[in-house]
Amino acid sequence: MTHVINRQGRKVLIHEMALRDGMHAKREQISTEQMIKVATALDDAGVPLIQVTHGAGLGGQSLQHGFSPHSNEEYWDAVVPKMKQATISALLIPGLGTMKDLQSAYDHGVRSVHVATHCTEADTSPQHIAYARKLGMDTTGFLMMAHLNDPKSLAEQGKLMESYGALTVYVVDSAGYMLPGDVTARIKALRDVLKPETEIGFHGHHNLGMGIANSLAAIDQGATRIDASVGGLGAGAGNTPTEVFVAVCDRMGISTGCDLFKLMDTTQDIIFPMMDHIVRVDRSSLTLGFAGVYSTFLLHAERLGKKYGIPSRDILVELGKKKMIGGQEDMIEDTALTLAKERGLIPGGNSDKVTPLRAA
Ligand SMILES: C[C@H](O)CC(=O)C(=O)O
Ligand SMILES: [Mn+2]
Repeated sequence: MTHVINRQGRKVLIHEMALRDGMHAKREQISTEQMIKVATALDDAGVPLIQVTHGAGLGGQSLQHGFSPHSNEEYWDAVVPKMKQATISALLIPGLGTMKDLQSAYDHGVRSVHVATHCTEADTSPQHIAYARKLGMDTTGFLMMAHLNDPKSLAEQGKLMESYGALTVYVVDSAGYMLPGDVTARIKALRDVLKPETEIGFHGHHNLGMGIANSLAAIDQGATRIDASVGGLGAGAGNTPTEVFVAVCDRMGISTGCDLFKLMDTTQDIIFPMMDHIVRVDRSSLTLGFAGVYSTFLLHAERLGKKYGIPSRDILVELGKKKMIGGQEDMIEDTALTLAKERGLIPGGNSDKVTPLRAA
């Protein structure tokens, strides 16, 4: 007998990622004018939460993660006063972002934060979560690369974040590797152990084309928050596209409070013209999903692939085998260099100025 899931009447809170995860896809190059244009359009479309920061979050400006033309504070000062109903949020990875950064975010009008750790390292987040709560922020624990932890152990990590004060715990499919069954198992495991009042969220990447299906699987297991990105502007093949997700929710009777046609217009008239490359499932982004690689590594692998004459797919496959995670960006170059040496494309040594022996 077929089991029909009734989603009618459910409510889901959409958290917009284009102005944070989308920074990766733009190599951190979004102007304050573009921030204002996108954020005001999303606010007008009824999107309740909009994340605005450097792609790597607070403290992200670095050689490893790239430099944006403006500080987070400049972006918030530009965007926050323009919001009619939306709350502006930020992302903080303990170790990159500090408590001082969090205070500054609050002082500049940010009222919600994703405190993000690798899926086995929740214990790096207690001070940041507690501080965000002390400031009165809507605080989520954000478990990245969640496919690398089994459902039961992931739920234990979520339980830790809850014990530090997180009001919502997120399953984050940073690699866009998960299939709906993987999401179901993880959200269910979390729902089984978290307090009923603790919300659950899902953050997807569309590398296997599963953004919508995975978000629905999460909702079916009790997730009430979904991260999405208008026009799919995000790392890799992008996040769950907001406008597509809202259309699907409208069809299913799931309430998001967002205006579908305004989101379509934002996508077509503002986001698509902003893209430096078409954010979609292609050879490299599909490899991310297939090999389980952190989506943020995409553009680094493409750049280094060109530098060393190695197909970016080969670099990404190696990174997947090594289970590299966020923060290990230096290993992308290391891996490209090793492959280039193995293939006789460069002589031994580790010079930055190597001349390929064979053309790319
Ligand atoms: C810093 C990362 O981009 C966080 C994120 O969005 C993910 O892991 O996915
Ligand atoms: Mn992401």
